[in-house]
Amino acid sequence: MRLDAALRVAARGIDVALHVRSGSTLALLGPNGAGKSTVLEAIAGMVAVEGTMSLGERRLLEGRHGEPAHRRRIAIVTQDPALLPSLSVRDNVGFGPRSRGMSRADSRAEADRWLAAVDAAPLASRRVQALSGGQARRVEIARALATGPELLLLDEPFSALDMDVATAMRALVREVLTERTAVLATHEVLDAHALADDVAVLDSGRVIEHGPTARVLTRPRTAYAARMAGRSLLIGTWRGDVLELPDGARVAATPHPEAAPVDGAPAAIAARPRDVVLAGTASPGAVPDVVRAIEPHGDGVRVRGDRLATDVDPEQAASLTTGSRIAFDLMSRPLQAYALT
Ligand SMILES: Nc1ncnc2c1ncn2[C@@H]1O[C@H](COP(=O)(O)OP(=O)(O)OP(=O)(O)O)[C@@H](O)[C@H]1O
Repeated sequence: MRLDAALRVAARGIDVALHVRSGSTLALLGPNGAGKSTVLEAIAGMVAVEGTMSLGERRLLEGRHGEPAHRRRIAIVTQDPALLPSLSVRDNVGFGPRSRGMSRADSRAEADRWLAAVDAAPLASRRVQALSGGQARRVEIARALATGPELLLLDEPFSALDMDVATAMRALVREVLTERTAVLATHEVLDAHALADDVAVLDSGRVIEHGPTARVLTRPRTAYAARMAGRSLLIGTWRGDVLELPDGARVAATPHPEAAPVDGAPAAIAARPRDVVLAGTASPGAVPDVVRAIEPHGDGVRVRGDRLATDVDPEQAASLTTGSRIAFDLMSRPLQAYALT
């Protein structure tokens, strides 16, 4: 079921247009406070919102008039537990089917079916207070699916879970999202890559880029989206086989096969830290930069400049301070330049 939404939540500075193709997953990717949860709440009908929204043929929002949340056929799994503590796990999951008029016996059977689908069948008789964080998340997903939603909204489904539990949950969510129309809010680029067909990059309540995940995350058009994708963006003019930066620095590159840059037109390279090495400031073809941050990263140190970033050994980082003039070299790997037009 296709979703088209143009939503404004003025009180929280949100103004977005989103599109989710039928049967696909859109990742809403942004840092804390970008507005991901608010956008999901607006789609679900949980906050006052203005705009337009259609799910398939159904108009769910027109101006300030929205269909009540319980009639939208949209299920949301939020970061806050929504299970009713007075009911067993089975009755929590059966609650949706029962409110749709199913008999008690049928709704319990339906609950068991969905609990089995999320590998939580043995939890059916438990009280919800007795669930671990990971178990509760599974039950929440079963509860959401049991309502038979046309659109599923997942808000940071892997947050606050131990690493092993999060890994198992990622596998489950991947299965759940197959062929389903869904929006997944996340601040992890990995989740967007692994789980979403399309991505909308959100910054301060605005969509900065919206498109196929692989395109947006490997060929970003804005420095912001590049940063969310773990890359640095170099923008310049394509000169046959080099990208010429505004200060005249020239970076050798090959044309991207799907988005080859045109001679004399704007083009970009999105470099990952591992594509980049530190070079002597006098090296030919090196990109001059200034150190802006030196941060521990894994077992090494990430050095960030205004333009690029790379990872170095701690010994190499010891000689650097913020503000030092450095140069980065991208020539050790042939990077691809892509058209920005
Ligand atoms: N209940 C609320 N009442 C008023 N403002 C809120 C409320 N919840 C969030 N906001 C504000 O709305 C903006 C977007 O917050 P939101 O929680 O949607 O972002 P987010 O991207 O989901 O971040 P996080 O991952 O930290 O939840 C922020 O400025 C936030 O302070």
